[in-house]
Order: sequence, then structure tokens, then C-alpha cells
Amino acid sequence: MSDQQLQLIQQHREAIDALDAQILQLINERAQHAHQIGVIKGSGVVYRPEREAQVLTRIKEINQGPLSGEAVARLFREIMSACLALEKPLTIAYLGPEGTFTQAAAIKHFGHAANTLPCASIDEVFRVVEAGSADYAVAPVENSTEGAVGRTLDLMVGSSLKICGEVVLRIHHHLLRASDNMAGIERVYAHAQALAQCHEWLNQNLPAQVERISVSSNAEAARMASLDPTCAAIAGDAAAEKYVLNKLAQNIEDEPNNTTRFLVLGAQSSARSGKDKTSLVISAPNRAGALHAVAEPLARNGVSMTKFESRPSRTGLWEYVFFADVEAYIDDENMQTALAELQQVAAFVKVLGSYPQAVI
Ligand SMILES: O=C(O)C(=O)C[C@]1(C(=O)O)C=C[C@@H](O)C=C1
Repeated sequence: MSDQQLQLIQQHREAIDALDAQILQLINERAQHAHQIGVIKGSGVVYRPEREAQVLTRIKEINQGPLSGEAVARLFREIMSACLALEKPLTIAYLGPEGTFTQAAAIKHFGHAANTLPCASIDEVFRVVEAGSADYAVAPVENSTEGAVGRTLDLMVGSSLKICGEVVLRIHHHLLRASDNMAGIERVYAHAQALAQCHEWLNQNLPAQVERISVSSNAEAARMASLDPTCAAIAGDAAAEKYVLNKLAQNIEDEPNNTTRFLVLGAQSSARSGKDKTSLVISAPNRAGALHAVAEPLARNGVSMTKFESRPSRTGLWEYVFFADVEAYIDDENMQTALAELQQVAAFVKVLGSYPQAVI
């Protein structure tokens, strides 16, 4: 590099130092306001999902670049996370162990200042928040390739927890191994869903005799591969980092838009953000036309549905419950009318929560 180039870099670095000092001062000023808000809230609820969604949406809207909307939203996500921790540090229960995509979703939503608490099962995730041992829960609810996560839906029916947010995460799977080459792989460990999501890639890239073994989580698969040099695992970045594994092949999922949606659950649902969803569970008598009967009041009142999922009811043979996500806030007039009409035709209607649509 020439002297002139070095001098130019030096000038830019001096400008960056001066700007960093200003940014630092402004962030701390912001944190003082958040702290004061925390004092006013007292022992009340500190985490306000609707406000966080509004802050992130506005930042994306007023951003003039060159940083992307996504990039600036991620930065502000972390600033808010640190500000919230100043008011009260939150504990977020998630489907563990450490290094799972659910942990990545929890961090994407709450930022790195939140404490994350790994749980052994989705049931335990619900239990620890219901018991007050954690403030919020993050649980997977659907994957674009594999469909619904039945256990999360089933637990929502009986739980006192409310949905107060959603997280949408692009799922990238990698082939991980302790050694840095493909030779001599005898077994591949992965969660059953990851094996299914990478089925074609495995058929094409690994010899047929390589055994595919499903384990309880991708992170567990990575842990096992880290202990046995004859094995590989399919898991994501967080697990690769945690268990110090090499990425032999990246993004091996068959479906390039592989996405998982997670629910954020807490003691109360969210206030209106301006761009919200409401989730309902509806049970209908087992007769012809039941599905139409429960979908029709929503459609007639102009409440648009983003998801409609039926599951066998766990209480009666051949009875079904329907899970509906709609683009509305619970207090919206058309939503209230639709709900009243639904209650006329359905055996049971439960509002699982109103919450801001995912922003990042
Ligand atoms: O506006 C509030 O209620 C705040 O506490 C401030 C703040 C923020 O940093 O902007 C922090 C935490 C809340 O979840 C929402 C927003």
C-alpha cells in the first residue's frame, strides 16, 4: 500500500473514532431514557413487544443506507436488548441444548443481553415459564418444509401462556465434522427434521452405507460428532461454533427457502403495534362442513388468514381442533364480530394471543 493510501485510511479511521465517541454517548443517553422508563414501570411488565416492533420498523423505514434495513434493524435490536437489560434482565426458556436453532431464534428476538435457559423438551419450556422460573419462552411452531410442530400446538390449547411475538428464522444446515475431510464417515447424526430437510443432498453426496441416525436435537448431533471422528452431524452455525466442528459442506438443505417460525410466549399477550397477528384455536363438532363453518365467519368479516391448520383433538376420538393465524389485532372491530360469530358455531374458541408480526 502506498503512503498516500495509508494516510487516507488514517484519516477515515480518525473520523470513525470521532463518530464512535458520539455514537457511544448517544447510545448511553438512550439507555438513560430506557432506565427512567423502567423506574416508572416499577414492578410492572418491562418487555413491550409492540414498542420494540415499532422501533425496529421505524428504523428500517427512515434508514437511508448504505447499510441495509436488515443490518440497521439488527444493530438496534442489540441496543434495545441492552437497554431492556438495564431495566430488568430477562430469562428466556428455549428448546435446548445450547446451539439449537431455537436458541438462535431467542437471541434473534431478544438480543444477546437476554439470558437464555435451555430446556430438555417443549413441555419443559412451557412449564418453566408457567412456573415463573423464566420470563418468556421460545418454541418452534412450523417449518416451511416439514409443517407444523404438533407438540407446541397441542400445549397451547391447555396452557395459560399467551403468544406475544413470533420469530421467523432462515434455517441453514451444514455437514459438520471434527476432521476437515469427507473420508471415512460411517454415521451422520441429526434431528429427524434436519435429516428430512437434507434428504436429497445426503442421497447425492454420501455413500449409501453411511448410517443416518436421528437424535433429539441438531446441537446434540454436533456434540456426538465432536466426540467420534468416524461421525458427522447436520446442524447450524451455532452448533458448529459451540462444538468446534469443521463445515465440510454449507447450506445443504434441499429447499433453499427453508424457514422455521417460532412463537414467543409469556404471561400476557402484546399491546397493538399497528401490524399484528392473532392466533386462535377453534374446536368444531365432527360433522360435514365443520371446517367451512369455522373459516367462514373470518372470511365474511374480511379477516385475512395466514395459516389454518387442523389437528386431532386430544380429548375426543375423531374430533378436530383448528389453529388459525389472522392478520388482525384482537380489538379490531371486524375481528370482534368474527369472534362473536365463531363462538356461535364452534364448541370452543380460545384466543392464543395478539402480537406484532415479525420485523427482522
Ligand atoms: O419503551 C419502553 O417501554 C422501554 O422500556 C424502552 C425499550 C427501548 O429500548 O426502546 C426497551 C424495552 C422495551 O421492551 C421496549 C422499548
